[in-house]
Amino acid sequence: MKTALTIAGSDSSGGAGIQADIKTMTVNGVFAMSAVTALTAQNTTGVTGIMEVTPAFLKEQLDSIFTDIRPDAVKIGMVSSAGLIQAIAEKLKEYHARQIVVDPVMVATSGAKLINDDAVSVLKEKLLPLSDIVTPNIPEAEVLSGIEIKTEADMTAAAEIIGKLYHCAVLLKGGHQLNDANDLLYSKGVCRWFYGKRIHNPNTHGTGCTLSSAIASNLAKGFSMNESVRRAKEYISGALSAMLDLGAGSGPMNHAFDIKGKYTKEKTENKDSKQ
Ligand SMILES: Nc1ncnc2c1ncn2[C@@H]1O[C@H](COP(=O)(O)OP(=O)(O)OP(=O)(O)O)[C@@H](O)[C@H]1O
Ligand SMILES: Cc1ncc(CO)c(N)n1
Repeated sequence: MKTALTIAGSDSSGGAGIQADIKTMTVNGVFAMSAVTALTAQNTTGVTGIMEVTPAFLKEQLDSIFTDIRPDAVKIGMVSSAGLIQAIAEKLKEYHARQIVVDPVMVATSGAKLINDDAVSVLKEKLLPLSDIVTPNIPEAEVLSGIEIKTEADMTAAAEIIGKLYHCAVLLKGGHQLNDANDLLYSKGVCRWFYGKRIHNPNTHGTGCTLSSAIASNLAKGFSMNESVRRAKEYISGALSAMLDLGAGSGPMNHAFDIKGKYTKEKTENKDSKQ
C-alpha cells in the first residue's frame, strides 16, 4: 500500500487540517500518517485558540515517521511560525522526501489568520523551493507572487511568477473568488486550466486541505501531476456535491461520499431494539 504524510494543524471540528487530510488520504486509497504542527480550538464559525507544538517536538515526530514507514508523498498545511517551517525544511532535506505538496495556508475559511507575518518569508525561502507543487488560493498567490490578481490573465501571470521563482508546479485556485471553480495549473513551463462546475453548497470548510491531500494521495500512487490534479478536482466535486450540512457556519464536506459498505450503513428502526 502506498503511504502519505500530512504535516498540518489539527481542526477540532474535523472538517479541515489533519482530520480532513487523513479522511481524504484514506478514501483516496493510501495509508495516512500525520505530524501535528499545532492544535486549534475551532468549529465551523471560527478559531478560538491555537497551541503550537515546539519545533523540537515536530522534528521528533518527523524522525519517527521517516525512520520507519517512508511516505510516498508529503502534504504540508498549516504551519504558523518560522521555527516550525525551518524544522520541516530541515527534516524533508535530511530524509530526501519526495512528492511534496505545499498548501500555503494563511487564512481559514472562517476568516481567522493561521500564519505569523515573519513565517511567510521563511515559507518562501525554505519550504517552497523544496516543493513539487504549491496550491495557493488568490489572496495567497498575491502574497507569493507580489502582484494583484483581478482577472484570469492575472492568475496566469501570478502562477508563472511563483513557478519560476520556486521551481515548482503551481495550482492557483480560482475557487470562490474569481470564477466558477476553475483552477490554473502551471507545470514545467505550461499553463493548463482545470474547469470545475461550481456546486451551490455554502459548506466549504476545509476545501483547500482536502484538495491538496487528494493531490498528494494521487502523486503517492504514481499518477502524473496533471492526472493527480484532475482526480483531486473530481474528488472534491464529489465531496461538495454530497451536500452534508453540519454546524452553524460554513460546514465540512462529506469526505466519505464514495464509501458505501457494510460498516457505513445507518441504524434502521427496529421494534426490538432498546432505546
Ligand atoms: N462551490 C464550489 N464548487 C466546486 N468547487 C469548489 C467550490 N468551492 C471551492 N471549490 C474547489 O475546491 C478547491 C479548493 O479551493 P478553495 O479556493 O476553496 O481553497 P482554499 O481557499 O485554500 O480553501 P480553505 O478555505 O479551506 O483554505 C478548488 O479546486 C476549488 O476550485
Ligand atoms: C488546522 C487548520 N488548517 C487549515 C485550515 C484552512 O482551512 C483550517 N481552518 N484549520
